Amino acid sequence: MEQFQTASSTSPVDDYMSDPLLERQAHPSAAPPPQEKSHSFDRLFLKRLGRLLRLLFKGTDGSILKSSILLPYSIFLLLSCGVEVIVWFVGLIPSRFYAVLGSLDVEGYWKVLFQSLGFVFLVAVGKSLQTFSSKILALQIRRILTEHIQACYVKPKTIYRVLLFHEDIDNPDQRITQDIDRFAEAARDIVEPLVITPALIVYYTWKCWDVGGYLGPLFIYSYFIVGSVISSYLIKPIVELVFRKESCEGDFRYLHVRLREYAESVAFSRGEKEEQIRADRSLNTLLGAQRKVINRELPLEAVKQIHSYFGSILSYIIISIPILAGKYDTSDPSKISEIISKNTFISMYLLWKFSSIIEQATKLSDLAGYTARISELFEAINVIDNDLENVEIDYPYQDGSPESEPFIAFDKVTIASPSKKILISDFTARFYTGNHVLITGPNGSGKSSMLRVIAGLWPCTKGHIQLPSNHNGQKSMYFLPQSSYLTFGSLRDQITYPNLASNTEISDEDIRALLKKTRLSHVEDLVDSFDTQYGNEWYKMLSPGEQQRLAFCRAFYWKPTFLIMDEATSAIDESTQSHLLQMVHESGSTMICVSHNSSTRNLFDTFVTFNGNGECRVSHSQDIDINDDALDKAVLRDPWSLSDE
Ligand SMILES: Nc1ncnc2c1ncn2[C@@H]1O[C@H](COP(=O)(O)OP(=O)(O)OP(=O)(O)O)[C@@H](O)[C@H]1O
Repeated sequence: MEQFQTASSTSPVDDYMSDPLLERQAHPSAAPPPQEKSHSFDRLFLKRLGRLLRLLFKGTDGSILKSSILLPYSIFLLLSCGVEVIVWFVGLIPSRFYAVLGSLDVEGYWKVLFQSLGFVFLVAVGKSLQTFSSKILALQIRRILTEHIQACYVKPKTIYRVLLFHEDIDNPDQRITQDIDRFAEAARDIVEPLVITPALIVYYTWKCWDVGGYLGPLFIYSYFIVGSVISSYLIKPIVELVFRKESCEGDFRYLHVRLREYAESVAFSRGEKEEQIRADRSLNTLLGAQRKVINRELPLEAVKQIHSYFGSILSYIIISIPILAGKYDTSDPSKISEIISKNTFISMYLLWKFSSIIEQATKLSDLAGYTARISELFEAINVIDNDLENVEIDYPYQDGSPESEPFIAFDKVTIASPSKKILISDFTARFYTGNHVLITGPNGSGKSSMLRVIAGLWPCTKGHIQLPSNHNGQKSMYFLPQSSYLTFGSLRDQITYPNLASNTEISDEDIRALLKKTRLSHVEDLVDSFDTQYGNEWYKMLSPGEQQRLAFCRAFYWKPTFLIMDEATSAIDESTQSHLLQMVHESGSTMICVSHNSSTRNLFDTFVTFNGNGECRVSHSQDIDINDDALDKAVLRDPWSLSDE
């Protein structure tokens, strides 16, 4: 027996999740529910960042050596180190000029001049290459994280469940398309200061001590510690605000996406004014959130600026101490000028390196916000992957013989909506091939929910379900929903969906036959060729009824054992509707059909009727007079009167 939706140990999301702290975040049931979500610069941020970095540096075989980020990262680091070496020589240029000009050394002057031109050229080229390689690195970070998250997110049932069961994960699309990119940019900006700067600080500390004594490093370190304590105090609230701003950004964008999607409905109902008010409201919320970030960044920016400008005076204070103490009394003025210049460069550079760490504070707060948004999505997916259902679903003929008769069986199944409303209680039934089933009942009684459970989209509260498995390449079940999903691609792609046409074989003649069968032959005139690619145009080229008919082409192409339809003919005219159902009947597929339409009832053998109170009954055509007009009332409108007859 195959357990439905078991946790997969090979799931890409497992690469991300394995830490108890993250597990607790991901399984609210395993820990006391947090009062309020925290998105700040804390231990959880470091853990999450660590997970993302591990993902980035994990190669195809799990080793860091096979990681596709290793090469751009190494090139970037090497270039950064090379640039720093050249910067050292560039920084000494003024002091060398002081020395040769002060001692009127003409030969030395020309030598220093040519060397300086060489160093300046090298530093310019090196810095350009460093920026270029850092952009390539950011691109690679985005590619790895996006591919990974797409592998976790765009997989059977996951998108649906994230959207349905994790309302806390606002705008997952924005997290994938935008937040990862911003994370990559922020990471690119801070990787160099955080990785190379410590080594530079050690080197420049030694040089600073050498020139100005121990007081130089002491002053600079104290200065840095005071600056970083103030910065970290100011960063904390910004992380949370960046998170909120991103969330508002997503809501605002989504509002406009919906406007585009429902432009016709809005126009029909003259709802533009109302929509404009909503859009303005959403914009105000977003700008308010953005303003809060800007307000909070002001003191941080002020600290940064004060730190950087005051630092330039500090370098003179540092060198003034040994000079005023008489350490260089015996040196000539040109030597003292050289020492002042050299010390100013060293102290300033050391201070600048420290300041650049403080400057990363703002970027770090952005990084923490983006890390939280990306990680939350990973964690929600992990919950879904580990979400063992209470119901067991069997595929008894997984390896079964062709003689085995496939069926769909419910054994005391109870289904509840996500809001815990019981829709079906203790339902038992068995649908065999050739036994066409019509499911009816009032709106909201649970008809579609039963199909969602068969498709594995919703869990059952209790019970046991048996489903047929695919056999010899034939799909056991194919679902036609009410609103047809038209994929971006060619007409050939539409018909072979969910497979890409390029991975399947379907001739032009087969396509024409399918179009004829579904009374869509005119669609051939709408497209340049069966392989011409179209995007959203499909929804404009075809009316809703034609879209539903195109979905029937798919059903005839796949010839599933069970064709499961959820009001899949609701937009189709009556004559074509009965023609299509008759065709399905003749094609050998067994229909399980949710419908409010009674005109095709003679094509069905079994009637499942919901009463909207969690009760559901099954009757068979041999037990009732199928042509009896009273059946409309009995089966379709008031199914419970049937049992009274
Ligand atoms: N995502 C959801 N969250 C909470 N409740 C839901 C959700 N989807 C459906 N429901 C609830 O489940 C109930 C059954 O919905 P379902 O779609 O199965 O009804 P139905 O019988 O197919 O209705 P209709 O004939 O209108 O299509 C409804 O009351 C609905 O409010």
